[in-house]
Amino acid sequence: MKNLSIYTLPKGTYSERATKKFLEYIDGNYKIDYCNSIYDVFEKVDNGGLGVVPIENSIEGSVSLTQDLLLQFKDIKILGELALDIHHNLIGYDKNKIKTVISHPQALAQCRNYIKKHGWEVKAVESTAKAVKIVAESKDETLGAIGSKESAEYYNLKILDENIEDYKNNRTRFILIGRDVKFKTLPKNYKVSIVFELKEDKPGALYHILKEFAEKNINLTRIESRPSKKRLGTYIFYIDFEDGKEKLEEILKSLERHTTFIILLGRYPVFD
Ligand SMILES: O=C(O)C(=O)C[C@]1(C(=O)O)C=C[C@@H](O)C=C1
Repeated sequence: MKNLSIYTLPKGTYSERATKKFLEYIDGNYKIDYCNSIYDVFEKVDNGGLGVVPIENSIEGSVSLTQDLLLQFKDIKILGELALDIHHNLIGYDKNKIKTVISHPQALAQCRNYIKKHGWEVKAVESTAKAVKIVAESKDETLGAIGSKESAEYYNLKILDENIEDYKNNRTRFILIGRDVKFKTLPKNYKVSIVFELKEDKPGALYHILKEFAEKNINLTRIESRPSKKRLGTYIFYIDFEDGKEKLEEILKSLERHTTFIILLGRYPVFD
């Protein structure tokens, strides 16, 4: 049987770790294919296969690029979700010689206090693994990278410091994206993600949406606004909620009255 592709960020990234975890639950033969950026993952998945990308971190909040791309790539849906503990490492040659640390912007932000304490310069790149690769290839002792244990092993560099994230409870949620998937086992919990624009900019407009959820006794797990990109001060809203007894079509219908558009980003299982 032909191997299908599951696309994610480069070898050694936390996204690769999440992909391996997803593969434990997915039915079928998938081969991991690596992409340089979240945008590339969406582009590949648009032509078929599956993808795994980060969507939210417990310290830094949403990965806004993922949010925007879910809206842009209309045929790509969220098919599953899982969260991982993220423990960052300082990777390189000699901690005392470091002047600049390189990493993904989310990882740099999650270690902001640690970096500040050492007075290092920072440089952002597309992924934590790319940062480690740059440090390995440059052989420059004044550079350090922030990344996973796997990436240090893969590029044969030393771990100079462990658990350097500023907050202990550092977790990132990853989503499985694509058009369709079959799982071997299904968990108990399901979630729904939607995005919409309010019909009118008037007092209580968002309240009417929230009221529909409150009256139906549906638990929201996330609400977030992003610029609509049409005009300054206009927003679209992303809402995640627990999937319960209520019929999804009925929920969406009740919200339609208050929105100019509403898109279902996915109804999907949440794995541990
Ligand atoms: O660069 C990586 O290792 C990634 O998988 C990306 C990413 C992110 O964008 O949030 C994933 C988990 C961590 O929060 C830091 C970086």
